[in-house]
Amino acid sequence: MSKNTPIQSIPILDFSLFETDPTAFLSQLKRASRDVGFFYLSGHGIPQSLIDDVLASSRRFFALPEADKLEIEMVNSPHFRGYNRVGQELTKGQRDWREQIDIGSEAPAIPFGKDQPAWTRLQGPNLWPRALPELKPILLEWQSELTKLAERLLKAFAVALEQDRNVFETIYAGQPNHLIKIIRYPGRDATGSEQGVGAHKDSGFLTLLLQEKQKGLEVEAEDGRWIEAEPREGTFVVNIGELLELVTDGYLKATVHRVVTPPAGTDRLSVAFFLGAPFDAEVPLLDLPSHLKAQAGGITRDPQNPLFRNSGQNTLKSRLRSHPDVAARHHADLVAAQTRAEVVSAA
Ligand SMILES: O=C(O)CCC(=O)C(=O)O
Ligand SMILES: [Fe+2]
Repeated sequence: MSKNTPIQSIPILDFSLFETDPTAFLSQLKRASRDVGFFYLSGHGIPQSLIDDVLASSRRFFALPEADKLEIEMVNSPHFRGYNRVGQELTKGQRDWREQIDIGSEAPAIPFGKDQPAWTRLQGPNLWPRALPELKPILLEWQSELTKLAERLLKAFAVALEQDRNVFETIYAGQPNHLIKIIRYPGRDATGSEQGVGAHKDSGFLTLLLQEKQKGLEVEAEDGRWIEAEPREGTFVVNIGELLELVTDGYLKATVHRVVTPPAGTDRLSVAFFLGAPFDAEVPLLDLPSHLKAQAGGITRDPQNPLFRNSGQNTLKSRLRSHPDVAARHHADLVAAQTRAEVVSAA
C-alpha cells in the first residue's frame, strides 16, 4: 500500500495494452488493484451494441407494471433469484434503497436432502419476466461475454502475481459461478434516504460493473474520504472481492464502497457482474514470491463477517444475511446454524 500517496481518483486501465505491452499493463494492474482495489477498464472488447441492449432492456424491465415485476419476486425462489422491491435488501442490517433483479448461473435445482451440503440450495433456475421475453436471451449473452472477460482478467492477475497463468482455473473451468444484479436506484424524493447501497466489500473474486449515466458509486480511500467513481462511457468499473483478497493474503485489496441515492427527480441504473468460485470449490491460497509476499498486508478479519474458504458456504452466508425474507421462508433451519460458523484462518 502506498502510505505516502493516498489515492485521489480511480485509475483507468486499457485492457488492449495487455496484448501490445504486457509489462506496462501488468504493472498498472498491480498498482491499481493493490493501492485502490478499483479501476476503470476500457479496451475490454465487449461490443457497445450488447451494452446498449442490456441497458435498454433493463430500463424496460423497471418500467413494467409492478404486478409484472412481482411475478418474479425473489421471495418465491429458494435459490435467491428474481426481483426485489426497493428497501427489501439489507446491508449491515440497514435497508438499501434500490430495486433489482438477481440472475445467477442457469442450472437445475439440486433436491434438498439431509446429506447435501447447505450450499446446494443456491443452485437452481432463474426467474425470468413473462412480460419481457427479450430479457433472457440478452442477459444469457451478457453472462457468457462477461464470464469470458473475467477469465481473461484473472489470467492477467495470475501473471501479475508471478503464478502460472491458469492458477485460477478452478474458478472459471467447468461451470463458473456468477451473479448479475440489474439495479435501479430511485431518486431522493422517492426514498427519503441516502443509502442506495450501504458501505460494503464484495464477497466474490471480481466485480465488473456497468453504469448507465447517473453517478452515485463511491469508493473509500485509505484516509476515510469517499472518492466518486462516476460513469465513464465505454468502461467497466472493476473491483477486487474478498475472495481474491483472501487468496493473495491481502496483496490485492477488497475495498469498501457504497452507492449514494441519486438526486430528487432522477434515478440511477447499473448492472453488476460478480464472479465467485464454483460452490464446491476450495479457493487456492497462493504462494507468492517473497518480494510480493513482503507487500501483502494480510486479510482484514471481521468477526461479524467470517470468511470461509469454501465458496458455497461463503455465498450462502452473504445471501442469508442480505435476504432475510427468503431465508425465513425457505431456509429457517440454516439461519441458526449460520451464526455458529467459524472464521477461516488464512495462515
Ligand atoms: O450499483 C453500483 O454501482 C454498485 C453496486 C454494488 O456495489 C453492489 O451491489 O455490490
Ligand atoms: Fe458492491
